[in-house]
Amino acid sequence: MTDAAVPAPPEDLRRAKAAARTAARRLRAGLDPAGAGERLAACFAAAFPALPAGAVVAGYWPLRDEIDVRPLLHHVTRTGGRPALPVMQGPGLPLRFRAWAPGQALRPGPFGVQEPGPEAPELVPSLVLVPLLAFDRTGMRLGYGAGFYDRTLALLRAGGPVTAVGIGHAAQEVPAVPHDGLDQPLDWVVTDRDAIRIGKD
Ligand SMILES: Nc1nc2c(c(=O)[nH]1)N(C=O)[C@@H](CNc1ccc(C(=O)N[C@@H](CCC(=O)O)C(=O)O)cc1)CN2
Ligand SMILES: Nc1ncnc2c1ncn2[C@@H]1O[C@H](COP(=O)(O)OP(=O)(O)OP(=O)(O)O)[C@@H](O)[C@H]1O
Repeated sequence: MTDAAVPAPPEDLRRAKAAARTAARRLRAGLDPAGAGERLAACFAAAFPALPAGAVVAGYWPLRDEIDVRPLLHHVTRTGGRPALPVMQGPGLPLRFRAWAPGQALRPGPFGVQEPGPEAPELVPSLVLVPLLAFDRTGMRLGYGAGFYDRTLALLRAGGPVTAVGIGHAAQEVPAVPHDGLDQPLDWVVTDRDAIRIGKD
């Protein structure tokens, strides 16, 4: 969907999301990150013991208090998958993904996010690791509010099957994330404590 065709969300939803973001940021800032990235990688490995050979897995380079997803990306490389990282194209545009391997240099993009340079091949992921501020058991998530992942997952899903895996600390779970029809649901949430398959409880 192009932005021109999409009505702005109602004011009450925007307020509810903003309040939920403030609370989620505060909570996440108080979490202890020690060992969380390794536990996250172990939970992911248990849920996805065998990725198809060469499967492109879109990760992200952790920012601020986000859980460290790098041990998980190393696991993907070791088991024959192909990690990629997001590259922003501009506000209101979906993300694209470029190949990344452990040790490969990155460069600073908008918001201080580290991104692969244009020399890295562009890849289309079949599994997308999605950063989040908060998630709920129905697979709804709260991001930083720019809509990058919602636009990107909508576009990827229009082209074929994609598995969206929310990534965070177990403590980032909330009873219900405020959402509307533009919010793309997660298929899984993997945390430092467990892997939740949405809709399969
Ligand atoms: N690690 C990581 N990489 C990511 C994301 C993410 O959430 N985490 N993204 C997820 O979309 C995309 C980048 N989008 C981002 C959007 C906003 C901010 C951010 O820091 N926003 C500030 C507000 C800055 C401002 O308005 O000037 C903030 O929320 O405090 C960061 C990344 C792709 N890469
Ligand atoms: N598929 C889409 N096409 C156009 N606009 C969209 C789409 N998905 C979301 N948006 C718009 O993006 C804005 C931000 O959405 P939202 O508040 O859900 O962001 P978020 O999920 O927290 O952020 P992100 O997805 O970047 O992590 C909203 O104005 C929303 O209407």
